[in-house]
Amino acid sequence: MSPQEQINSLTDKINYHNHLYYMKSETEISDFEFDQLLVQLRALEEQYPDLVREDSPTHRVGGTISKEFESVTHRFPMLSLGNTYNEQELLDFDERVQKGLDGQSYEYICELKFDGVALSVWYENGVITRGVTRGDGVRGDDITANVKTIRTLPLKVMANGFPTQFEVRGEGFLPLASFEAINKEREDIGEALLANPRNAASGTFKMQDSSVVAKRKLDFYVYQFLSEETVFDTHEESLHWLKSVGFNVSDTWEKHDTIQGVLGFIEKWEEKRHELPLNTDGIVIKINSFAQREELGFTAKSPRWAIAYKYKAESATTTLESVSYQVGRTGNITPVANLKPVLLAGTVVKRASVHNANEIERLDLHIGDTVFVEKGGEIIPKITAVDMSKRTEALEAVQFPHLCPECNTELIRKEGEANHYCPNEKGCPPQIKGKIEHYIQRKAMNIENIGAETIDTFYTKGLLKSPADLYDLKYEDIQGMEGFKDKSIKNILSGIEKSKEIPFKQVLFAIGIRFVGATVAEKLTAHFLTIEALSEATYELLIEVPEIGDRIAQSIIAYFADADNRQFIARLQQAGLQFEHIPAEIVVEGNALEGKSFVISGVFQNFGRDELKVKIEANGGKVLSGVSKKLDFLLAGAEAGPSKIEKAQKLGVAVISEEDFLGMLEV
Ligand SMILES: NC(=O)c1ccc[n+]([C@@H]2O[C@H](COP(=O)([O-])OP(=O)(O)OC[C@H]3O[C@@H](n4cnc5c(N)ncnc54)[C@H](O)[C@@H]3O)[C@@H](O)[C@H]2O)c1
Ligand SMILES: [Zn+2]
Repeated sequence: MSPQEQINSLTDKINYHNHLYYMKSETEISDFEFDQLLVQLRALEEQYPDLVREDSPTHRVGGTISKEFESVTHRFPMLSLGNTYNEQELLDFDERVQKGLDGQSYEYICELKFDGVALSVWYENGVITRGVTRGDGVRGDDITANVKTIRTLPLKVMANGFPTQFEVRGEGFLPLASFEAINKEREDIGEALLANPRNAASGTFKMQDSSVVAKRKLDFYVYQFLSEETVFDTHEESLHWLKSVGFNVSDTWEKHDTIQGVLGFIEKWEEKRHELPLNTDGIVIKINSFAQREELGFTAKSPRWAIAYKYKAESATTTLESVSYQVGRTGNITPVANLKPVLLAGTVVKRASVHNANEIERLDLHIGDTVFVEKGGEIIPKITAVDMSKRTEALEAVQFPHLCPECNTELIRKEGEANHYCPNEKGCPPQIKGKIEHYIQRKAMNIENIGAETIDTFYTKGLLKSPADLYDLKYEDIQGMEGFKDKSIKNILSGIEKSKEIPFKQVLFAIGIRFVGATVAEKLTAHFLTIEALSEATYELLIEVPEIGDRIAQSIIAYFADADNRQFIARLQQAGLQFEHIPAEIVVEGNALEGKSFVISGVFQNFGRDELKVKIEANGGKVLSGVSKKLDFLLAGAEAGPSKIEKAQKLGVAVISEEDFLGMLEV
């Protein structure tokens, strides 16, 4: 390849991966591979400056703005960071800093490099006004409504002496626990899983419906304060101030006055970072003094006063012993690689995920292969490549099965989907047991004292073939079975009995209609009120409901068209379950809000608006419809009407957040 061809190929490749990463929140190669491509391109461009392409990715920030949101010009450009994977380059960086500062002494602040989405949040007179993505660094997407759903981000800052306009920057992220919970539900209702927390966070921030965003429990670590006026002399001071006025600043940062100290910080966090509630991919080193930052300045793409050190994803080699195929509740088949146990990032790894048949093909897996295993941003390690130098003729290619490993039914693969399915929904054991497990979980029927093992036992004994069978279980059926004493049998039966009180929205989620998650179930029950109305709803009526699109509507219609499903529901009705939406009744909980009046505006994290109204009234408060001088509180969530907030402020009415409100109840 000629240098021009190489430059062309690298430029196109990097632009393609940038587009995937920033616009579609997807990745096909690891960050390390991506960064290596950039290093190669940069080297070539340095050697052949005349051949640099107009659309070269080396001189600008990788993201772009999208059409779905209004775009906003940043007050201060939002840059990228120079990054490195090795210590020598850090020492070089330190040397450049030393030279640039001409013998002055200096300090570094070391922070973790959080793996989420960079966001800029603007405040005016202490009130949050905008949340913007980094975009192309000059302009970003205005995603204010979504940013306001972040519970740890103050909607209003109470402090004296700060500029009327300031900005905070930081990393929006999806905590690992939230990510796992979302994926569990997605798996449960037959949705494709989200690949990793970063992509999930980035996709969530770009959703159109903020009430869905609010349910995902995003979080935000602030790591920068910006304003036209000089307020602080050092980054350190600004971090303390941010923390003191209620911003979520991670406590992991440290100050060091030598590069050796910085290297110690890097070593300290190499393993320990896996204990944090989010993924991190390195550390960021920044000059502490703002005056010195100014002296050092910027390149077109990144500051000269900071650099990121990225940890290389930990990788190991081992042997692929076999591939097994797991059948999920909705019939999806997941290949799992069984490996010769190997130590990776402090834990012994025996299995790795391979996702689907395409992945097996892409990797060209053969049983007995020597494979590279990596623990990246994902929770389960994955096979990244095969060591072809160790491949021998004798090894056999992994064949994706044609038949379900559990029930021998011919597998199907839908047009355009990567996954194979076992269509034997009603006869495939893991699908049947999975449906019952889905049914009893806390978010569904919340039946305690029964777990996967009990379900397995009851299924094997022929006692449980459908969730409806739970309501026919009798003491005598279980009595005498190994491991079930009087007390545990009674607990099981009372747990089942209690489930008859579970509200309709949870029942609808529990029965397991494909693509109907907990949130969708709630919307459906509030809209149709009864199972009869829902089961008779036409396609047109269904897609009228907010959030319900073609796919969900089709799935609901197909579900109720099936005679077995209708019979299943009839049995549950006979058992006395709730199939009607009952507006919450007001039960007095206390008098903490006695004599206080509220107006509710916006979207909330812990409550629907109806639920909030009930909560206020149950605690002695009143809910009014409009803001007036007589009003005590404007309870403002994400997407709260700006005109309402403005009016409240003018009239001296307190504007409070959901968190403030919860605090009032605790008194
Ligand atoms: N795998 C792929 O296909 C692919 C594609 C594009 C980009 N990428 C990866 O994304 C990165 C692209 O660079 P970039 O410009 O988005 O990010 P970067 O690596 O240059 O770092 C800048 C970003 O770091 C983040 N950050 C986290 N913690 C921080 C802290 N404490 N202080 C300051 N910033 C902090 C901010 O979001 C900031 O925007 C590269 O590392 C690359 O590996 C991967
Ligand atoms: Zn099967």
